[in-house]
Amino acid sequence: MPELSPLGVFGGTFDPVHVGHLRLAEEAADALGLACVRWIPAGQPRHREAPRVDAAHRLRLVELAIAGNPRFVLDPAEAESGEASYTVPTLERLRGELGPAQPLVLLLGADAYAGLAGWHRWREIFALAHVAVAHRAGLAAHASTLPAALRDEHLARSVPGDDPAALAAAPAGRVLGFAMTPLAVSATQVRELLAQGRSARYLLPQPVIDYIELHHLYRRHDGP
Ligand SMILES: Nc1ncnc2c1ncn2[C@@H]1O[C@H](COP(=O)(O)OP(=O)(O)OP(=O)(O)O)[C@@H](O)[C@H]1O
Ligand SMILES: O=C(O)c1ccc[n+]([C@@H]2O[C@H](COP(=O)([O-])O)[C@@H](O)[C@H]2O)c1
Repeated sequence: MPELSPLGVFGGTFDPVHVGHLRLAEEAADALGLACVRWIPAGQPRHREAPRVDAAHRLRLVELAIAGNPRFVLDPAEAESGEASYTVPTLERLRGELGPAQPLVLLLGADAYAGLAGWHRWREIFALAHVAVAHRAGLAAHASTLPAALRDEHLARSVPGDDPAALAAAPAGRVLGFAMTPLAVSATQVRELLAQGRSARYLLPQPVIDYIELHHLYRRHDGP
C-alpha cells in the first residue's frame, strides 16, 4: 500500500495568533513533508487562565491569518464546542474521521512539549499521533531537562537524526524535533503591547491587526 503523507495538527489558544505560530506551521510543513496543517484554536482551555478574547474572535483571527495558504486548514471544532478543550479527544476525533492508517503529527513548541506529562490522558497521545517539537527561541527539548515520565517516552520514541521519513512509515508513536527560525514573539507580549496602545505591527499579519482594531480587542479596559 502506498504511504500516506503525514498531516500536521496544530492546536493553540492563539490569543492572538502571531508570526511565531505561522512560521512554526509553515516550517513544519516544509521540514516534515506534511500534506497540510490543521489549525485547531482551543475553545475553552482548562490548563491556563481564560483567554483574553472569546473563541469566536480567536477562530476568526486564525482564519484571517492562514487565508491564502493552500497547506493550512482551519478546524473550528474545539472553538465551536461549548466543552473544555483537551488534545486527546481531538486526536480521537481526527483518527475517527481520517482512519487508522493516516499519519498524524501533533505540532508543539518546546515549552508546550515540556509540559506534556501534565496533560489529560497524555500517554494516549502517542497511540494517536506522532509528536514534532519546534525548537522555540531560548528553549530546546533536551531530554535531560524533561520530567522523568516524559523523558522515558521521549527516549523510547525519538527518531534517530530526527529523520522525517519515520513519520510516513507509521500512523503514530514517534517523537522528533525540527528547527524553526527563532522568533521570540509570544501572545503574552502582543497582548501587553496592545493593552498599552502600542504597535504590534509585523508581529501579526496585517488582516489580524485590522480585525483586532475593528473590534477593539485586547484594549486594557475590555475583558478580564
Ligand atoms: N514564538 C514561538 N516559537 C515557537 N513556538 C511557538 C511560538 N509561539 C507559540 N509557539 C507554540 O505555539 C503553540 C500555541 O501557543 P500559544 O497559542 O499558547 O502561543 P503563545 O505565544 O505561547 O501564547 P501565550 O503567551 O499566551 O502563552 C504552542 O505549542 C507554543 O509552544
Ligand atoms: O489536553 C490537555 O490536557 C492540554 C494541556 C495543555 C495544552 N493542551 C493543548 O496544547 C495546545 C497549546 O496550548 P497553549 O496553552 O500553548 O495554547 C492547545 O491545543 C491546547 O489545547 C492540551
